[in-house]
Parts: sequence; structure tokens; C-alpha cells
Amino acid sequence: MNPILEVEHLSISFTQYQTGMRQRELQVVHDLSLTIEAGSIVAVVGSSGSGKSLLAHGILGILPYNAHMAGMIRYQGKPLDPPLAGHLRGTEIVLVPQGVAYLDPLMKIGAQIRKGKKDKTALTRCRNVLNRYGLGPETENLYPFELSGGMARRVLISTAAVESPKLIVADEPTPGLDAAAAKRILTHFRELADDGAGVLLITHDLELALSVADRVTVIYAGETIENAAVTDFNNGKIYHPYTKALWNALPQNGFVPISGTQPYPGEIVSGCLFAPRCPDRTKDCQEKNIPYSPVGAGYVRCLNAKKGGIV
Ligand SMILES: Nc1ncnc2c1ncn2[C@@H]1O[C@H](COP(=O)(O)OP(=O)(O)OP(=O)(O)O)[C@@H](O)[C@H]1O
Ligand code: NI
Repeated sequence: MNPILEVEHLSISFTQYQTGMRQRELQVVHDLSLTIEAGSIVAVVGSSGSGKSLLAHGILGILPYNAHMAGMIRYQGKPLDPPLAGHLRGTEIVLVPQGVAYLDPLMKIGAQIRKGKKDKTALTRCRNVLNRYGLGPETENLYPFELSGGMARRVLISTAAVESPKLIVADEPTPGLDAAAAKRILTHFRELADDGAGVLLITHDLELALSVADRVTVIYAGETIENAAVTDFNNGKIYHPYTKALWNALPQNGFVPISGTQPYPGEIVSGCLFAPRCPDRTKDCQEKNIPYSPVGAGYVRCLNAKKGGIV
């Protein structure tokens, strides 16, 4: 085992100011844990608002000033505190951000990808990485507003990939891309992993996650609720009822929908956050604190799975 990234019991809250001088702490990420081995791709899957982008920003050390993070993040065994994250960000640890708004609107694309460097190696690398994503050298002289949505996304990925990173955090990298362009990106992630990097692939699309990752971690309302190998999904070795619901909602499994929504941040729910939607809930589920426990080669946060009641 050679973990490149370990996240343990990560929680994130925001200080919010209300009328007058009153302030409150809004907890949005409750308890996230995951490990990425060097050479592997871990997909983080969860619906909108579950805390995926905050996880990415927490790892990169770029949460807003009113955010508070607790828990532990380790990079190659060392605590990834803000100074270390700042030092490695953009070179060893890179983010492919979810929004194209992360591009500097006043800087030409070439300069953004090269991070201002003008030497021959930087120029060649920049050209090569653009070419790899199907963008010609003329792209270097464009400003972000001159790019289409799909081109901007490919530029973001080029910016991240140009430095031979060891940890890539890709936040929904493929929406807006045609199938060929998406495949090119995912193939590149696999190559980076084969060369020893760790890839954290954030997506709401379980099908995409299963097609490219080695392991999948599922997030629900700011908690990791299951971690399983991709092969476990096909072999029926997934245990959490929400993971099963995501699996059953895939086209090949009959599109079975799930009713209800995840709790909003700040909504008071005791016990299991999924219990209100769970067909198998018991009284204990709604009252007890549910630990994230090892099951097989993965983890699950479900009392019934621990008792062996779910297969
Ligand atoms: N600066 C902030 N202040 C207060 N709440 C925030 C802040 N940033 C994010 N949140 C809240 O935290 C929750 C998680 O947000 P996050 O962006 O991580 O979701 P996500 O899983 O990435 O969703 P999506 O799939 O839509 O990108 C959301 O409910 C969001 O409203
Ligand atoms: Ni997001």
C-alpha cells in the first residue's frame, strides 16, 4: 500500500452572518474519509450539493476565508497543511476546476498554461498538451472569452496536466464535451495513473465513474457512505441502500428512480442522514451515530450492512 492521499474525518463549516451581528456556523461537510493509492483512480460520486467540490477545495487548500476545516489530510504521509498545499499547488497537486470561471479573463491561454514561463521547454510543453486535447497552436493567443465551453474545459485540463502532477483532483471534468473529447481526457488520466500519479475524479455520474476508476467513493449529504472497488458493483458487493439506488438508476439496470432528496445543510437530522429515504430503516438508524466501518475490502456507513442484513 502506497497512499498518495489520505483524507480522514474531514468536516467543513462556514461562518455565516445573519441580521445584526448574529453569526452561525453552517456545517456542510460532516465526515469524509478516503484514500488514494499511487497509480490509481478513485471516483467520488454524489449528487449536487453533497460536498464534492468542497472536498476538492479542502485538499487544494483553497476554501474561502469563512470556511473552517477539521480532520486530517495527508499527502505522501505528511499532513497537507495550508503552507504545504500552497507550495505544491499547480505543480505536484493540481485541480481541474469545475467552473471555467477559474480562467483569468485578462490573460491569453498560452500564458495561463505556461504560468507565465517563456522558455523553450515551457513553450513546447504547452503546444504538446494543447495538441493532445485537440486544440491547435492558435489557441495560445486567444483570451478565455473567445473559447467555446468545451474548448475552455479542455484548456483547464491542459493547464493542470502540463506539469506532470502526482495528484490530480478533477472536478467534473467532462460535461459539455463530446464523447471523443471526454474519452481523450479519461484516457489521459489513466496514463497519468499508470505513471504513478493518483487521480481523484469527481462526478455525479456513476456510469462514468465505473467506466474509468479503480475504486468508487460515494458521498451523501457531506458524508462518505460507501467505498468499493469497481468490480464490487458488478459482483453485487455494494451494501449501502443509497449506493444500490444509484446503481439501480443506471440505464442498464432499469432506470429505477429514487424518491426524496438529501437533507439541506443546516437541516437537523439525527442518526443516518439517508434514513428518511431508506426502505430498510429501523429505529436505531434514526437515533444512533453511524460509523464508517470496513466491510470486505471497502467501507460502508450503514447499521444494517454491519449486521449483515444487506447483501
Ligand atoms: N462559501 C459557502 N458558504 C456557504 N455554503 C457553501 C459555500 N460553498 C458551498 N456551500 C454549500 O455546501 C454544499 C456543498 O457544496 P459543493 O459545491 O461541495 O457541492 P457539490 O457536491 O460539488 O455539488 P455540484 O455537483 O452541484 O457541483 C452546498 O449545499 C453549498 O450550498
Ligand atoms: Ni461541485
